[in-house]
Amino acid sequence: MLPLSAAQRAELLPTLAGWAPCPPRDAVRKVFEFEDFGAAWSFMSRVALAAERMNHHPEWANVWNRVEVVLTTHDAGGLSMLDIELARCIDRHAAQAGARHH
Ligand SMILES: C[C@H](O)[C@H](O)[C@H]1CNC2=NC(N)=NC(=O)C2=N1
Repeated sequence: MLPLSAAQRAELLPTLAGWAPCPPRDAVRKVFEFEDFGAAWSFMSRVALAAERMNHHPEWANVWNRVEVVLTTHDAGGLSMLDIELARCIDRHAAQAGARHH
């Protein structure tokens, strides 16, 4: 998997609402808040299945109703197209689960 080019970054990163750079890593980060732990865990279960199908996995942490997600591609040494696709997929699941983001 190739890292994103400068042109791809300029075009694609601004389309990912709420996803912020995560220096010093070449990664993006977003924090989601749900109604309660059950809603957060349900979201994580759905994203886990999608991530497995993509063979591309989030780095994430859960505390009660809060899920912090970091996306990067180890194989590429930074952001790749897979991170863009996974971020879009995560945003769809978060919207369905009624998440708010920070
Ligand atoms: C061996 C395995 O296919 C690879 O390690 C895959 C799995 N999931 C992955 N997920 C992420 N986020 N980055 C990777 O580089 C990656 N690589």
